[in-house]
Amino acid sequence: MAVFKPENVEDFYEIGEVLGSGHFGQVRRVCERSSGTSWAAKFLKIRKSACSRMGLDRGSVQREVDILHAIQHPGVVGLKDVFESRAEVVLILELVSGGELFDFIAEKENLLESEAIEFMKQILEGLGFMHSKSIAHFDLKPENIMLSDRASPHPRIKLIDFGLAHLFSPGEEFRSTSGTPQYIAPEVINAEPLSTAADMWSIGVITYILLSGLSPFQDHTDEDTLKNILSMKYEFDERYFSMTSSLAKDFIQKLLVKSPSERMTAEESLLHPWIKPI
Ligand SMILES: Cc1ccc2c(c1)c1c3c(c(C)cc1n2CCCN)C(=O)NC3=O
Repeated sequence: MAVFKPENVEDFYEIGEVLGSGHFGQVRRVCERSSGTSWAAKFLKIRKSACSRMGLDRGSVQREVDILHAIQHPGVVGLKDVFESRAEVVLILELVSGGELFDFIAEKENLLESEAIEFMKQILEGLGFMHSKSIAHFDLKPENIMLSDRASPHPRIKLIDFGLAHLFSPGEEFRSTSGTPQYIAPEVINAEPLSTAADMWSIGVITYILLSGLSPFQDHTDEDTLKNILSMKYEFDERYFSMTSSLAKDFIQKLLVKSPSERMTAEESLLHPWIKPI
């Protein structure tokens, strides 16, 4: 296990406002004292003992750090530094100041299909790079798709939050039932062996929402949402999809495929005519 910097993070960074919080801990804006540069600091509570239920297992934090170090790509948030105290690990991450993609879209009257394609293409390029290194995100959802600078005429996408990500070893069988119900693939619900194909199912769900504002499988309870996923119960309601191209629907249909091996890969989706016009 690599040892992270034992120094006090506050000796190097002035701690700013909370940007978000989750089961893992908090994300805060920080300012690097030596340069004045702003970063995002993810504060992770570490379990004090193996039988403790509070906090994260240190091995899972090590895996997140190893994965972030392995992925150097403009479409993926960068990791700058890691500090460790007795009960906390702090990741110093690239600040993605444009906030969440879906907040950006919510503020627009409506998203042109050409704009959706541009965002999708960037997401798929970052994901394709990760998948080429046998890394799956396993928690793709709108909250984890951020924008570098919303004021730019062409905002850049950044994928964040690799807390559930996994680096596959050759021939390894990996199962997990973690994730967010609306976006998880059937094989996750069935606790079957997983692959990078599970991310592609999530991309299908995200594309459906990007184009319609509706979530294809969401129901009143998580249990019913999961039932809808397993029964492949979704449709393109004409009231929300009347302006959506057939190519866009075909793209979604080739991702929301129950069998992981028959689903489009990230590379194949970048060659789909909706994304790459002939
Ligand atoms: C401007 C802004 C606002 C909220 C942010 C972030 C940035 C942010 C960031 C990160 C994470 C893991 C969570 C973050 N959150 C929490 C919400 C993420 N869906 C991160 O890794 N870099 C960020 O900028």
